[in-house]
Amino acid sequence: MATDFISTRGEAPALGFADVMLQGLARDGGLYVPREWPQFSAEDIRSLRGLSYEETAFRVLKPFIGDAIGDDVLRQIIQDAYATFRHPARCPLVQSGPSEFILELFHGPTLAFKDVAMQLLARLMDHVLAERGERVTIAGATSGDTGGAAIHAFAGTSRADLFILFPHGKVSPVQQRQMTTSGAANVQAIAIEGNFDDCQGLVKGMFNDHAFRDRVGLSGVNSINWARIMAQIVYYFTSAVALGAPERKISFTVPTGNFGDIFAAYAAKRMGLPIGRLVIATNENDILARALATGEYSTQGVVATTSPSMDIQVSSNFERLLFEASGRDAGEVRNAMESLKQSGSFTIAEATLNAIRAEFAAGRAGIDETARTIAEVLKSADYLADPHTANALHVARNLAEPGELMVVLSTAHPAKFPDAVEQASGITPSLPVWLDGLMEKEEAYTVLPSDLKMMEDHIDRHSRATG
Ligand SMILES: Cc1ncc(COP(=O)(O)O)c(C=O)c1O
Ligand SMILES: N[C@@H](CCOP(=O)(O)O)C(=O)O
Repeated sequence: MATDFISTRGEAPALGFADVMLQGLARDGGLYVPREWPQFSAEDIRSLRGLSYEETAFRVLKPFIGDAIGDDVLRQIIQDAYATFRHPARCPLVQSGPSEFILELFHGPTLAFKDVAMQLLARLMDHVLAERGERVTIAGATSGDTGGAAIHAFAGTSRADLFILFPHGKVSPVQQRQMTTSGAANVQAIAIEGNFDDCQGLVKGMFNDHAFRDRVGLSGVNSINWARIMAQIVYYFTSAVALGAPERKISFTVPTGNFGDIFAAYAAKRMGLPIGRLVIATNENDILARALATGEYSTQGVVATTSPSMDIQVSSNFERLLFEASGRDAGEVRNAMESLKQSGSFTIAEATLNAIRAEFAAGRAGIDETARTIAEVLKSADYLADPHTANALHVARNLAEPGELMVVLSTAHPAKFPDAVEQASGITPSLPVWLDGLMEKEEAYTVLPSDLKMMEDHIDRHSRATG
């Protein structure tokens, strides 16, 4: 029997997989998590050895999806999703030190880890919508990568209109072109006069406006959507198994912004994967590192860095962790989120903080340290890392413990951030051939202020659900 899903705020109905995927955010403003964590025994994990990425994905996803999608269809969807990847292993490992490996997650069509979940999510959603004869309006916030991945995955579908909100002038030129040049009639890129947190605030505002939400049939593709997290759990299994799980324990360092990727690692651990430490890497926007150190989750202004996709202060999925670490105390989560809304901060309860510290470590790498690490890894391992990956490598090395086997997630291809990479290494990474001409394509996007009413009016006018 598959699990159903409950909200972190405890005041929305429990839902099955298909509804959770289509809803995105729970109606009480919370995030859905599985009521039960599926369990993988040591024998189950051993049986994943030698399997393809696709077959591992099937086995990891199935307990969440249950009979919402039949096995043959699910297998086909997984095959089709990862056929878009340019590496036969899909998410390969590269050794970068005696006990350090880089997990490359950027072999999908838009060169960032978002493709891993987005290529799957678009197909799962399309299948469920086709069965139900429904369509949705999707609103997504991006600091640069989610947007391009979503646009690639959903462009041209007749069952979804997609509105992607990105911070005006704060994404890399490659990221911007990936969002503004699709030419697809069902896609709109919207540059918001603000930062990523403003974009995400608008998306959550739309979800919490139930009249609007119902009118346009709102759905989400950010990692607030459980299906995104679910798809990201798979590569923790494939990489850990490749390195000797369940016999060996693996630690992971994850360049972190919205906390979705590292929450997927936490989920894998809850499912039985023997994971050692979960290391959160942050840039100057270090709210998570400060929160772990002090117990105060306190927002400050967002600072622009060379790892722009991590320029985030409100890490949505931290709410999921609070829920789990508090013993699933929805009241504690509601109070924390209310305080965050009112004052921009909250204090993590002592027992919850201790539970978080038992599983997670956190560190920060600034712009200079990130640049130095790009140069160092190029020299020591002949490896050209993007700034997000280098940020995590720096933190992993700083916090390394003797005897620990560490996997560092590489979340983007260096060619997405050529200026920062060139400055640090002297090498200008080039885009792969299939993106030839991207930078010359004509752009189309709308600029809007960070204003919920204006955003909703815009979507009302342009969504095929209401327009
Ligand atoms: C390249 C890159 N690295 C890291 C992150 C942070 O991941 P998460 O938001 O899941 O914490 C992002 C954005 O999400 C990203 O685009
Ligand atoms: N870094 C992300 C921010 C949104 O993250 P998501 O995983 O919640 O979609 C981006 O590139 O847009």
